Amino acid sequence: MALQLEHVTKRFGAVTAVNDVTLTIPEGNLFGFLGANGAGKTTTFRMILGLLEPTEGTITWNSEKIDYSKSHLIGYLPEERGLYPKLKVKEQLIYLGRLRSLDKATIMKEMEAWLERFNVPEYAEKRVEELSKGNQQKIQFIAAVLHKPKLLILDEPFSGLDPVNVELLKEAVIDLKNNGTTIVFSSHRMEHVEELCEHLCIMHHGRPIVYGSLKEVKRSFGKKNIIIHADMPLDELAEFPGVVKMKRTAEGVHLQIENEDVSQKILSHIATKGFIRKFALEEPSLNDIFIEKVGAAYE
Ligand SMILES: Nc1ncnc2c1ncn2[C@@H]1O[C@H](COP(=O)(O)OP(=O)(O)OP(=O)(O)O)[C@@H](O)[C@H]1O
Repeated sequence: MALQLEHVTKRFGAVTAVNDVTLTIPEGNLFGFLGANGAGKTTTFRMILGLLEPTEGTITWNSEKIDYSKSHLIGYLPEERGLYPKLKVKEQLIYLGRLRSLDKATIMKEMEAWLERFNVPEYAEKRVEELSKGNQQKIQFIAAVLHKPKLLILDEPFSGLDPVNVELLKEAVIDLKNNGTTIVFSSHRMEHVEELCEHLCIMHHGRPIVYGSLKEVKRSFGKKNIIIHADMPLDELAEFPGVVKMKRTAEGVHLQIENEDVSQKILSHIATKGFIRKFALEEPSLNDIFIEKVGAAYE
């Protein structure tokens, strides 16, 4: 039971937007797509949604071609947000819900529950154009999930939201996942993927250059980080064997090291030189992995 992409390629004339992508997204998974602008995320989503035909390759859901006439299967929050500005939120959601074959009573019930959850019950009677961008986004998210889709595709769901709304949306996404929804989302923000996803891929020039479970991706990267806060000069550690990178911080240094063994050597080396307030060995962050793999600073 899974969403499967096999050797999927999409070309627009001379541009190869998606290049021979093979991915499996298990049912019930929360899967993150990372990638710089133009990496091919939205194009991949549009192919999954049936809005674009792959130039080559196949996309299946539970081993069958996706039947797009079953409109209840998929929910989609597009990157280009778009609601009808003049319509009231209620009218909008009724219209979109009817397109998904929901009856009005069900739509109203779901709508009220979601507006309540997002702390905006009064929005039902407001016209979309009266709402801020972030609040419109919440309405569009509701439109994407009103019919309880099995597969939910969210293109940059957190962009443009303030921190409080990011948290509200994250919780909603986690609840949907816990109820069995398969969720695929893209983000430019590493920490969102790091926090939410069990599996991820990093797209680069149309190809997944990193793909797997978050744990495995971090483990196989090999390098680790050390955070040191200490009352002593630490600059010399930049030259210490096994240290890949060093960044000075207000209280000490952050080091990237080749592997775990280096940390013990550094600790022994500095132990007699002064007072160490903090010495912590940490997993690499997705940002570290992204920067190395994509070869460019990102945020
Ligand atoms: N309809 C189209 N016609 C021609 N080229 C396209 C079309 N759609 C996408 N592309 C190109 O395909 C590549 C991938 O674009 P895509 O929108 O999938 O990237 P993305 O990873 O979603 O980027 P972003 O983070 O900026 O949304 C880009 O080079 C883009 O210019």
